[in-house]
Amino acid sequence: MGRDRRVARESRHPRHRPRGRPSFRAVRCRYARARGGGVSALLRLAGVTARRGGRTLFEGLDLVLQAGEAAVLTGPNGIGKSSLIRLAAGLLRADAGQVARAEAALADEHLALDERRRLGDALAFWVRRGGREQVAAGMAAMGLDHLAEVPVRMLSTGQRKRAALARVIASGAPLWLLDEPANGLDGEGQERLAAAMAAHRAAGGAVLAATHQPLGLDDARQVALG
Ligand SMILES: Nc1ncnc2c1ncn2[C@@H]1O[C@H](COP(=O)(O)OP(=O)(O)OP(=O)(O)O)[C@@H](O)[C@H]1O
Repeated sequence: MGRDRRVARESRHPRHRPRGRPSFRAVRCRYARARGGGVSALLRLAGVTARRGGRTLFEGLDLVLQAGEAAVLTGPNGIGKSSLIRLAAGLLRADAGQVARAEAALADEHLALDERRRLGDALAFWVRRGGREQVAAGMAAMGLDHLAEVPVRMLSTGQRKRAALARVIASGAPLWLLDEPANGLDGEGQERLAAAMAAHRAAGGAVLAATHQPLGLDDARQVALG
């Protein structure tokens, strides 16, 4: 308890900031960069162009997501949906234009959980705020409570997808970037995903999802590539 308080007090001082952790000023600047016209945006793409394999996927693309908003990316295979998601996540550099985002959590084809750990522990690795409570909330949202002690490597395809989504839910990040989030989910899993996205948006979060399937985001902005 005393130690926790000391860490909290020390971490407010820039000289005591743990290595690798951004300063309060840097975080404030990051949020300020994502702001425009006095309205805060969780994602802002301005005039973004992406080229891959010598081909232009999209050019001059603008997209802004404010708190509570969602956008659904659609289009044929290979058109650039995943590339746009990766670009929004900061994993791919835009060839032109600007990208600004709040803290984001990404779920794509990579599970990003340690296969050797139990699911609850593997999820806890990613959760900075709220600890085990957040992990439990993420698992409950995706109906995984009964699997907390099961090693990640033993999960089925659909359970792995649910686990990736539980990681996003537990992360506490305001911006969710979801690439084919319904792939491998059964009907109940899809309903849970829809409910989680609705709750996230109601709490001031935003969602950018690429999909070939309906996600229950009927009021979302539709961004059709191609
Ligand atoms: N690492 C890479 N290097 C070069 N080209 C790539 C790379 N990754 C993807 N591409 C190409 O970029 C294009 C867009 O791929 P992307 O995965 O963004 O499409 P997508 O719309 O998500 O497709 P799908 O619906 O099949 O998931 C494709 O032509 C693909 O071959």
